[in-house]
Amino acid sequence: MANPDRDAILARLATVPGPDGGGDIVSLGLVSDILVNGGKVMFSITVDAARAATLEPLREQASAAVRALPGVESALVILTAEKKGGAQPAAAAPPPRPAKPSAPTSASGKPGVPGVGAIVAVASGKGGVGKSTTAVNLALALAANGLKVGLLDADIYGPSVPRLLGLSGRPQTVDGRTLKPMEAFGIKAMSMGFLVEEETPMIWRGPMVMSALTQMLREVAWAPLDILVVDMPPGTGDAQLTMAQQVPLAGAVIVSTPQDLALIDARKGLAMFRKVDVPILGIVENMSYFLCPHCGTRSDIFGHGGARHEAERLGVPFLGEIPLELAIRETSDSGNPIVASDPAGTYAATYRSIATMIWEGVSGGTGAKAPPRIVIE
Ligand SMILES: Nc1ncnc2c1ncn2[C@@H]1O[C@H](COP(=O)(O)OP(=O)(O)OP(=O)(O)O)[C@@H](O)[C@H]1O
Repeated sequence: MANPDRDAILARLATVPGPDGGGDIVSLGLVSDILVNGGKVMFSITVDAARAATLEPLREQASAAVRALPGVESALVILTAEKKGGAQPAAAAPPPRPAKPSAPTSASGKPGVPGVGAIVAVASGKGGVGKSTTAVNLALALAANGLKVGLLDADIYGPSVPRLLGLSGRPQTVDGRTLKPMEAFGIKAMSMGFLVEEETPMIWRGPMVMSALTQMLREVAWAPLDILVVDMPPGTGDAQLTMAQQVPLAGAVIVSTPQDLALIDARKGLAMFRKVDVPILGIVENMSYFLCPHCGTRSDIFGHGGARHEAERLGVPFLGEIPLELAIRETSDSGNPIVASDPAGTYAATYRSIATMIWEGVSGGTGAKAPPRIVIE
């Protein structure tokens, strides 16, 4: 059976009256972007925080309306209480558009970035595990799931986002100060790689790194975004810790390979985010197994399942496994990542399913630390 389409879902939701009985929840701009994953439909309805408890029937009515559509197996409907001071609206008066789920911008009370819903770090305990490749493909997968996505390359010493997205050139300024992010495959991106020549030695001392990161976070016209993915520098040293502290993160995703060593490093990554009170959204096992392109045989060259066990042991979600795959390497190294170049393929589907879990983690509270103000069916 064909997947339910978003327009049909919106049309059905337009029959649900608004909280005060006037208008409908779609034309009142209360419905977020709608995520459809197979027969599963997810969206949120923005309501006044003070009335959230009494609006349960509204949520149930919207859920029942969507569930009645052919092809819908389940509907995850969240009442999102709009909260001032967290994810703030864009500076300019925003045109009426569907409200975004106001995901927690910061677990630690740091000021959010105006117009940016949730900021999520993709990190690894050590280099070379495919963190940047994973971050780029996840950003594209979140966009493929219907979200407005930005990608910030915080790997100031070794920026790889320009290459992975096939981008070059310099960003323009909007008003002489704010930078316009670059764009590729429908996502916005910013990286130190756009601002300095490739040959420039990256001898940034601590404070300079921080000011570069702050600028890329706060002096870039990101809004409006549902989610900003931050490709963190590898490792768990002081620089990473400071970054994790400075960026108002809604959560972190840890990328690891199955090797023991990488897992030990991944544990350090988890510990680092916990130290600064950032919820762990889960672990992704990259280069998990090798599928022979000739005979289709699967080989667990690095051992397999380590990250899943480790995630279970540590009580954090296991988000999925990405195989060691020539096509993943070739496409990302040539600036045409697999989620964009082969959107109908199995690897793109894997990244999209991980992206769905990440978004559920930030908007629905399935991460290690659930935000308290969201009601889930
Ligand atoms: N699942 C995969 N299958 C095949 N190759 C991969 C996979 N993931 C990443 N790679 C390749 O591994 C290399 C390292 O990947 P990447 O640059 O993403 O790692 P990283 O962890 O971000 O590295 P660094 O620590 O240097 O920033 C790249 O050539 C990339 O194409």
